Amino acid sequence: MIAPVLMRPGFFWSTFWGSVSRTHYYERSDDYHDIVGNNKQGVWNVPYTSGLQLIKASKLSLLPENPYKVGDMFPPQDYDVAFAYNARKHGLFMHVVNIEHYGHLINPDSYDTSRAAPELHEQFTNKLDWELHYLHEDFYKISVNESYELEQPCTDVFWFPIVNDYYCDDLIHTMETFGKWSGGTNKDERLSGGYENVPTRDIHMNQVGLEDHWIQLLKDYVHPVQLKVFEGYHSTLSAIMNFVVRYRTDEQPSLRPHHDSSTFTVNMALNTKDKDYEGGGVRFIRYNCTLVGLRKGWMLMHPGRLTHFHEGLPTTGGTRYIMVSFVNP
Ligand SMILES: O=C(O)CCC(=O)C(=O)O
Ligand SMILES: [Fe+2]
Repeated sequence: MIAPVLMRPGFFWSTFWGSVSRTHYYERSDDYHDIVGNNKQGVWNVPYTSGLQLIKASKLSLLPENPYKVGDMFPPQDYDVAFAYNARKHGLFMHVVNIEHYGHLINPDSYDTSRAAPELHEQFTNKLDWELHYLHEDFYKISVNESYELEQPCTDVFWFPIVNDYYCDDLIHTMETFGKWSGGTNKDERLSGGYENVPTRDIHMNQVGLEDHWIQLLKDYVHPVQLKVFEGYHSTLSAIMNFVVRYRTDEQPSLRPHHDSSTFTVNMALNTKDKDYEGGGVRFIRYNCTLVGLRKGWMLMHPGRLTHFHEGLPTTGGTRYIMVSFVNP
């Protein structure tokens, strides 16, 4: 019997055990971490494998009729543990191999198919897959590359790619499925004071169970960029205002000039001008600088108070969506 070494990245959870205890369950072996971590490579005879195995057909006759059961009176009762027990007992040797990289396991524990976009929620449990699925393909090339000068379309407004179209589409889908857009009025019970000075039609990330995920995104992917452009400022990346804004001609099409209550603001376009909406954009009044046609999945980062008085320009057709976060301090 032979099986590839596969693991859940970051969790040391794999397809084999290096040792078993007297009750036939898991026991850590001295070399377990070296084998799953690929520090030692080879073909290893192990006392337990699960999930994916290649068995030589002629050897199957070694096993009892029901190899998933040990006996009536005693454990192991779990079928996989019983199978490994029977294999050991009857001389069917189990091996794992890690000479090549065969891929990895996902962690299905928290995957919830009742969610509008379940993958969005996998940022903690399946971080590697989440990154492969959602990070913008130019994120490493542009955003965190020391030798790459970020675009600065207006004074101290930096512009860089973060996530791809899947992320943007899944986030819009999540918000539209939830559907409880705010009234766009000054009265806002979600805020501690109950009053929003510059209201938008929005849904906050905490309303759809994605606030922790978003904060982690800020820490993992926005923080390195922030350190690059606002050098020497060590933000804790805390933000209590994280929300998706919806602009429509028949609702709220624009946002009057204002300052944000933030040290710096990130504003990420979730869809595309002239495809999904017309008009729109943002204007930084002090610099007489207008940005339209902002790229989907790209983020604007700018100071929130004092210098960057700005407004959301009228959306004249379709629906424009942006993801905004006020980072403090
Ligand atoms: O429409 C925009 O891009 C500006 C949004 C904005 O300034 C805000 O939500 O505070
Ligand atoms: Fe703003």
